[in-house]
This record gives sequence, structure tokens and C-alpha cells, in this order.
Amino acid sequence: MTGLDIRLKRLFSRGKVFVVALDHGLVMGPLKGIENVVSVVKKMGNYPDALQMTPAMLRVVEENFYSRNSPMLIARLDTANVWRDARKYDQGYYSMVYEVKEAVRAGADAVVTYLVVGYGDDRIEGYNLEQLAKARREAEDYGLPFIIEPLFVRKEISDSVKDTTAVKYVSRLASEIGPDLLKVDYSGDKNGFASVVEASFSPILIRGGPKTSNDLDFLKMLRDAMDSGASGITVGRNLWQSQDPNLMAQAISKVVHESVPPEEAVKVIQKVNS
Ligand SMILES: O=C(CO)COP(=O)(O)O
Repeated sequence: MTGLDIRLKRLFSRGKVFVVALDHGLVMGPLKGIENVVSVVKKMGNYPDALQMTPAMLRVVEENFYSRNSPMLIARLDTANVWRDARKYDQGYYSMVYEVKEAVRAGADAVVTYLVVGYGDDRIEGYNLEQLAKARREAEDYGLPFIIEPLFVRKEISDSVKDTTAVKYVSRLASEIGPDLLKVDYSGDKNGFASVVEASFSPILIRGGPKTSNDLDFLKMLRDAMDSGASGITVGRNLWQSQDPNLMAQAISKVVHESVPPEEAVKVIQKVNS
């Protein structure tokens, strides 16, 4: 398992992990902040340990990753209509879009997939599980870390459910499929999230989630999650929809990699903008 170990250890080489997710287009279209893929990638610098993109997107920005110090690359393989307004749909969907070998060809160092639980259609969940089991075996063949992002969804809610019981349930389901890493919603309180970490078998990165009203609230949530046992974060909207994504990346890196308190880390942003 040398290849897998090397890639995982590189991802964790700064102790905790900071990933920027830029793959929302496959689910939600060109959100504000990621319309121009090349420009958003340039703003990240080397603060993140990895960037998460689709293989198609990776090809568009590949020249940013020729340097030895470039962030690693995580390829998104699948999609689902979880974040669309589910109330408008009678039925959700889950689709596997890429094979692991296509991700490898595009330069990926790891792959990520969704586990979507709660649509109310067992055929979708069954298909989703089969696809993940297949992708996990393929990733193992290539020595690539395999990441699962489990989501508990409800038709009447337009994002995933974030209470402890739901998050713990899907995190354990996902753990049983055998991922190297999980990416899960922060369930909202430290004790509850510590119980999510306890019940899961793989290290956990939290998902950033929808944009919070201010940067400090977001950084505090990140600190709480890490105090409860999270190994880091995968963040999208709270980074590239912030006023200055480069400064926000610096602030997040300070919290994740240097354990700087959120109140201090946020000053990086405030100093420049004051
Ligand atoms: O990993 C993520 C999406 O794949 C996290 O994105 P958000 O921070 O925008 O929720």
C-alpha cells in the first residue's frame, strides 16, 4: 500500500488538513466566486494542502500545478441534486460521472464521492452504495486515497441535515464502506461532534457549508470542530465567496496548520481591509 500511504502522508504533512473545494459546478452550476476557474485557483496560493475539482476542471487549470510546492489534487467523481431546491423535485438522483482512471489521468492524488442517504428511494441508495464500493476498489488498485462525503438529505430541506443523530448515522454508514477519509457536516456542538468522531473509523474533515454572515463565526466553527476531533476542513463557499479569498485562505491556514485562535487569525483579513 506504499502509494496510498505516501499520498495520505503528503496530504497530512502539515499535521491537519486544509482542502479548498471548487467542484460545486457539477451540482450547483457556476456559483458566484467560481465562475472564473483560473482566477479562483490562482487566489489560493499554497495555503491549502489540496484543491478539490472535477477532472474536467483540472485540465483547465493544470499549469498551476507544475511546481513541487503546488497543493495536491482531489478529483470529484460523482454528482447528486442534493443542493438544488429539493422541494421542486419529486425524486432525487445520484450519478457516477467519472471513473478513477480518468481522475488519475487528470492528475488526481485522491478521489472523493458522495454517499446520499434519505431521498426515500432505496434504489438510489443501493446504486450509490454499489458505485462507491466499485470506486473504492478502483482507488485501492491505483493507490489513491478514497474520500466519502456522506450527506443526510430530506426532501423538504434544501441542504443536508446537520443534527448530531443524522450526521453520526451517515458517518458510520460511510465508514463501513472503507474510505481513507470522511468529509462530514459539522453537527453544531462540540460534544455532539466528538460522538460523531468516536463512531467513525476514518479521520474526518468537516464540510464548510453555506456562507456564514461573518468570517470570525466561520473560523470559530472550524476551531470547535477541530477541538472535537476533526482532522481539518474542506471549504468552498466560505472561502471563495468571502471578500478576499486569498486572505481568507491565509486565515484558515493559520487556524488549521498553526493552531492560531480564530480571533487572532481573523486579524489577517481585518488589517488589510481596515
Ligand atoms: O467539500 C465541499 C463541497 O464538495 C465543501 O463545500 P462548501 O464549503 O461550500 O460546503
